[in-house]
Amino acid sequence: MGPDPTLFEERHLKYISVLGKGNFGSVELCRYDPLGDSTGELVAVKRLQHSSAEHQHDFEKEISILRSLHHDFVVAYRGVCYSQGEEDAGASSGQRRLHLVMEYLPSGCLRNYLQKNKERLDHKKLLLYAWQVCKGMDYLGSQRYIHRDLAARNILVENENRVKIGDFGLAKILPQGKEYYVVQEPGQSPIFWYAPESLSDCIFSPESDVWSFGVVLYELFTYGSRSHSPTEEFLRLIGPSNPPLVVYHLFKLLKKNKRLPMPAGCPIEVFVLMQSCWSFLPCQRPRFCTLAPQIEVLRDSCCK
Ligand SMILES: C[C@H](Nc1nc(-c2c[nH]c3ncc(Cl)cc23)ncc1F)C(=O)NCC(F)(F)F
Repeated sequence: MGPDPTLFEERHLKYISVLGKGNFGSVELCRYDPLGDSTGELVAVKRLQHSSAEHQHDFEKEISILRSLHHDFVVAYRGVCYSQGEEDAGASSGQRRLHLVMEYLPSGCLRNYLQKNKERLDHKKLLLYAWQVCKGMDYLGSQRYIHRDLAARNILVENENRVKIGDFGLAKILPQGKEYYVVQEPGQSPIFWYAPESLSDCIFSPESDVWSFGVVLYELFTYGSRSHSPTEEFLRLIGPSNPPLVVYHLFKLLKKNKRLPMPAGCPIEVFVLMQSCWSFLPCQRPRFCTLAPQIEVLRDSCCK
């Protein structure tokens, strides 16, 4: 029974930089360097910011979800790190802080990658990424997980031929015998990736993940453009309105079958696929297991 490779000792975890801020936590680039000679591996460490008891509980659930996932197109769990932290070392609380250790993907998130590499990413490559996200999401659904925050900012790039789904901070497990999940908090992730039923009734399901996948397809074929982002396009459609009513106006225009426009240069077959993910009724949306082969066909037929 050798040492537990999923247990990282705080004293060997060398902070390098902040990679980004998540829903309640931040993710840092660290080197796990037990030999102290900088030969250790780079890892991504997620720490909770202001950790309330509820956030800690949600974080523990996020960790247990990620620990249970093993797939080529899902960011890999590496382990956990318990830190005593100097601030509470002496404190009688003695409560240990828990940190999530994940693999580090040096090419960063898909949204930025698309912006930076627009010139050398052809449609075949975009459809490869789309297919991989589909396969990863089909696997997630097979484990009865709902991601709830599928967006290009939450997909990581391993290399130019491989992407992985990340950020399980909002993921939920479908209770046995239930096909959807109702959340209490309206959710803080941008509403422009949300299905209508999520906007109106906080209902999330594999079908609402498919809606978000359609928006990821849109992001792929706009190469992560800021000026034509889902947020910008929907705000253009909604017109000037004060913040609290945006959700209402967004739902209203989705009800009237208004959708994101076809990205410039996007093959019509891809736009048709995007639109099928945006069927108002969840039951009319394709499933990830049927989307993947459809994307393969498009990949083989599109030359560019
Ligand atoms: C809050 C964190 N944000 C960021 N992370 C990284 C990153 C690069 N390389 C990485 N390798 C492993 C991880 Cl977990 C993150 C990164 N880059 C920019 C970010 F803004 C995050 O988790 N984002 C969700 C997802 F990981 F899916 F992109």
